[in-house]
Amino acid sequence: MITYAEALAMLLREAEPIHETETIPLMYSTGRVLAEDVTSMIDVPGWDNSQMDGYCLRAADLASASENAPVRLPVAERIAAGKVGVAIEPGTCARIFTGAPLPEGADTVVPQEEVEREGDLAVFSRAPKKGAWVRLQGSDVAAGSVILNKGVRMTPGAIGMTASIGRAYVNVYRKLRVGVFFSGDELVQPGEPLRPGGIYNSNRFMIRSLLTLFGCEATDLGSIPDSLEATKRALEHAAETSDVIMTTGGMSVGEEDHIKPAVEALGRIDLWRVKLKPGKPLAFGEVKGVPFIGLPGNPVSGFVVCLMMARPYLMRRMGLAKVDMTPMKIRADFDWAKPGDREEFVRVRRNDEGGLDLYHTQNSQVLSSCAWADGLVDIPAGASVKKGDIVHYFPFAQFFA
Ligand SMILES: Nc1nc2c(c(=O)[nH]1)N[C@H]1C(S)=C(S)[C@@H](COP(=O)(O)OP(=O)(O)OC[C@H]3O[C@@H](n4cnc5c(N)ncnc54)[C@H](O)[C@@H]3O)O[C@H]1N2
Ligand code: MOO
Repeated sequence: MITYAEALAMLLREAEPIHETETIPLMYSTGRVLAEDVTSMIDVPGWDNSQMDGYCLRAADLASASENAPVRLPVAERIAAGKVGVAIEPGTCARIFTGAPLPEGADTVVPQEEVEREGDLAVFSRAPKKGAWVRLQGSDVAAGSVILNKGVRMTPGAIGMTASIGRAYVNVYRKLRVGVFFSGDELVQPGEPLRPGGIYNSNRFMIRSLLTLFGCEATDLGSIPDSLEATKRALEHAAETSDVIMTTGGMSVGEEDHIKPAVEALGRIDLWRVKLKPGKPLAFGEVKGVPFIGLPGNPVSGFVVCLMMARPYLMRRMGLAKVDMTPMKIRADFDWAKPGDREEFVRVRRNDEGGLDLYHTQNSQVLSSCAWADGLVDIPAGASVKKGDIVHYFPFAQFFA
C-alpha cells in the first residue's frame, strides 16, 4: 500500500498541461485558467484623480488656514468625472467630483463636508496635507507590469482587474474533456422506478457536478451494459473524444466487472491500494494513450478521491499552477478516539461557535455525510483528536475557487 501523498505525487507526475489554448471574451472567462501572463499597457488610474466630491487646489494656498483665520478661494471651474478641466491658477480652487482628473496645478483635494460656501467663494478653515484625497496615476497598476500570471484561475477579482486595464479577451487553456461512464447491473437512472436489488446511479450525478465545478467539460457516455464487448466499445469511443476517461466502481476485488479487463485489452491499468479512508482503491492507466482514472464505487469514497486526487490531476492538466490545497487550522468540537491505519478525510461542518462538528456516521456508503458537510478534516494515520484540538480543515468551497 502507498500513502495518499505518494499516490498524489505519482498522479501529478503524469499531469502535463494540455497544449491547446483559446482566446475567449473576458466576460465569459469565469473559472478558466490563464494560458498567458496578462501585462498592462496602461497605468491605472490613467491620471491623478479625486477620491472625494469636494474642491481641488494647491495645499500651499491653505497653509495659513485655521478655524480663526479661514482662507477664501474663488471657485474657478467645475470638473465632473469623465471631463478634463483647465489648469488652476494659484490662489483659486475648482469644484471636483469623485473620479474626475485633477487639473494641472492642483495637488490636493478637500472633501466638501469640510468646506463652506459664500457665493463664488469656497471657505477653508483647516490646512490640508499636500496630496490628501488624490489617487495617483499608476497607484493600482503601473504600465508594463504583469497583473496576472499564466496558470491562475479567473476569479471575479481577476476578471475585474483585467477589465480595468482595458482587455476584452484573454487566452485560456481549453476546457479539459473528461469522458465519464458507469457500469453495474444494479444501477438505475434517477427518474426510473427502482427495481429489487437496484440502486440509483448517484455517482453519475455527483461526479458530473464536481467536474462542472472544476471547470471541465464532462462528456457522459452513460450507463454501459455489463459486457466486455460493450465496455471496450465505450472505452474506445471515449478515447477518441476525451482528454481523460473517468469511471467509478468495479475497481476492487469483485469478479463481476468488465472495466478492468476492457482497459487492459486496450491499454494498461494499475490498481493502487492507497492508505486513505475512504478511498482505498484507485485505478490509473490509459486507453489508447488517453489517461484513465477509476474512482472507487462507494459514493463517499468516489467523492473524496475525486476532490483529493482527481481534482489536482485534472486541474494541473488544465494548466492550473497551484493545485495543492492549504488547509485551514480550526478547532475540532468533536472527539476522534480510534486512530486508524489509513489517513482519513472525515466529513465535517463549521458550527456557529467557530469550531467543527463531525457527521455522526463516516461510512463510505452514506452520501448524507457529503450533503451535510461543508468540508473535510485530514486525520493522519495513527492520530486521534480530542475536543478543542486544532485540526486541518479543507472547506469544499476551496476546491472550486
Ligand atoms: N473483499 C473486499 N471487499 C471490498 C474491499 C476490499 O478491499 N476487499 N474494499 C472495499 C472498499 S474500501 C471499497 S471503496 C469498495 C470499492 O469497490 P469498487 O470500486 O470495486 O466498487 P463496486 O464494488 O463496483 O461498488 C462499491 C459500492 O458502490 C456502489 N456503487 C457503484 N457504482 C455506483 C454508482 N454509480 N452510484 C451509486 N453507487 C454505486 C455499489 O453498489 C457498491 O455498493 O469495495 C469494498 N469491498
Ligand atoms: O476505502 Mo473504501 O473507499 O472506504 O469504502
